[in-house]
Amino acid sequence: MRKKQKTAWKEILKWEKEAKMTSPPLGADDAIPLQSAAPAVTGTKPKMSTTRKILLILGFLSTLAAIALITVAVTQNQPLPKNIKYGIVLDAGSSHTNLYVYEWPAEKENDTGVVQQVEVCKVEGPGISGYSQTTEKAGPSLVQCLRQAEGVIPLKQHQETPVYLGATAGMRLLRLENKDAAEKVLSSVEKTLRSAPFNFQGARIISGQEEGAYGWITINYLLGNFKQSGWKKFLHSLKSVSETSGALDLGGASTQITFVPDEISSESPQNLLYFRLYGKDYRVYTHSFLCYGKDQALQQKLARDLQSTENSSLFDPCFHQGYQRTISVSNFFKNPCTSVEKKQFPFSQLHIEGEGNYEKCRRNIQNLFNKTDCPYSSCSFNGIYLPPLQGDFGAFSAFYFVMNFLNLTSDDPFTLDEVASAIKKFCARPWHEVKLQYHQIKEKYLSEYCFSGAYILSLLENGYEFTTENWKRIHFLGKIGSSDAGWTLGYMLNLTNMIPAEEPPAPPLSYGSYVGLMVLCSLVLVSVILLAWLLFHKPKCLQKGVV
Ligand SMILES: Nc1ccn([C@@H]2O[C@H](COP(=O)(O)OP(=O)(O)OP(=O)(O)O)[C@@H](O)[C@H]2O)c(=O)n1
Ligand SMILES: [Ca+2]
Repeated sequence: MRKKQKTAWKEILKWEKEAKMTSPPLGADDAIPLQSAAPAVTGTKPKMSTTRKILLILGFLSTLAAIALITVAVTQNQPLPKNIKYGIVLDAGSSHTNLYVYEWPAEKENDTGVVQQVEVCKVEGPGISGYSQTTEKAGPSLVQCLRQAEGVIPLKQHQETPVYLGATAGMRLLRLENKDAAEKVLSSVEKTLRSAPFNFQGARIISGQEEGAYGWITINYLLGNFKQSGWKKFLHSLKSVSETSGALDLGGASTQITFVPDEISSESPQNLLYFRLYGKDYRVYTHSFLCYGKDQALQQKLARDLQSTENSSLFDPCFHQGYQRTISVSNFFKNPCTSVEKKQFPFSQLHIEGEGNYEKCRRNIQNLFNKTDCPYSSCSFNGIYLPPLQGDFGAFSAFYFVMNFLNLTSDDPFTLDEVASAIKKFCARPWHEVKLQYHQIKEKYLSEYCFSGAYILSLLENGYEFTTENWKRIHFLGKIGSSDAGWTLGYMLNLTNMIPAEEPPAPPLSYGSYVGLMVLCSLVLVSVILLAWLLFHKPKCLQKGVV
């Protein structure tokens, strides 16, 4: 076969040689059609050969075209070098301030899940509301973290980087207690932020409703729940409800609960929010309980306990046995969370002594939740509307800090009973033993984990009425990916218009699929041309082979 093929090619070459010799040189006037120049001896051979030549050239050109097409597709559509944008948010909480630096690729800013935290800086000292007596020091306290942000963000992008400060419950309380001091604190932080090299976008006290809503947006953005593409879009279209996760935030001074309920009743419109995100409508329930953050809840509890105290000593079941603390009674009632309990006491200092009794502590805490009056179809506590709980919940900030310390945040969730017995066991441990084991942990935090654990269970079980059943739907989380769970990311996404109401038009194919498809099409094209050539102008050898 190979030999025969060789002979065929030999014949073609031979004829070409002859043709060259017999053909007159081609001039402008005497150009002879190529076919008529072929000697008659070779019969149809010259005709075949010319067609083959053309087909060969065509095949060669199509291969070249296919290669060019692929090269253009690969180079032209290569993602451009990343153009990174930055944003800064300061979370001025009641217990401390955190500065977050976020980054995202500029060309993808309307996509979901592209913004991520690249830096967090914990400001030294108390939260900004702690500067009520020395308001001019609130701003300078932020300088060190602003410097840290300067180091993270490239110099040439400093001026275009927006910086926002949102103050939460600590400042809400200070505004209630002393409006003038709250304004001075805000002016001081504004002055400092304006003097930083970034693009200052505002320093304000955010409402409890905003805090709840932005926390919910953050976790659902990070969990990819707003994504409306591919399979997820298809699955969403099959379900009537949107699969979002509820958000539980426990701070020092307030706590928020936010979720999409199954059915929305309009009985308490102040608790309802309507969003349109990425082309989908969300009806969200939210409530923020001021004074029910874990620090203020402890203050409330102590204020109540004080009412029944005759002398300056108080036994507290929520502190470890052997733990002692002294508090100043006069300062204690200045706080709006405790001022209702204010009365005259014949002593200025109160000595607290721990008892380490979990059950007694739970009963003690229970008094903080008034479950008697509910003007709605269902309530959490203190007459606040709460629709039936729905779906999964992400519980973050102090919910996470406390449960994480108690080793109760594993992937395989603990049952409600297991959590309760772990906290009971921890509360029963004498203080000297706890202090020895956890000597690296700040005493303020460590001494309150027993109370905090009991408070978290009371809030979730008695306050919101989570049961043994739906307890497993609570996920205690500190971070999602590289970003902290909290309201700051949602706040920035909203203020920079990075979450569009409608789904942004996106190319139907990803870059990878596009290049893949181009390669496939080109290969098919080349194969079809080769096949056509083989079918219509079968080389002699093949014809014989078939016969
Ligand atoms: N490792 C940690 C860190 C913080 N905390 C406690 O957790 C609470 C602070 O939670 P956070 O979410 O930081 O509250 P803030 O934002 O400061 O307060 P708020 O949101 O109410 O303004 C404080 O009681 C603090 O003592 C803790 O127990 N363990
Ligand atoms: Ca907070």
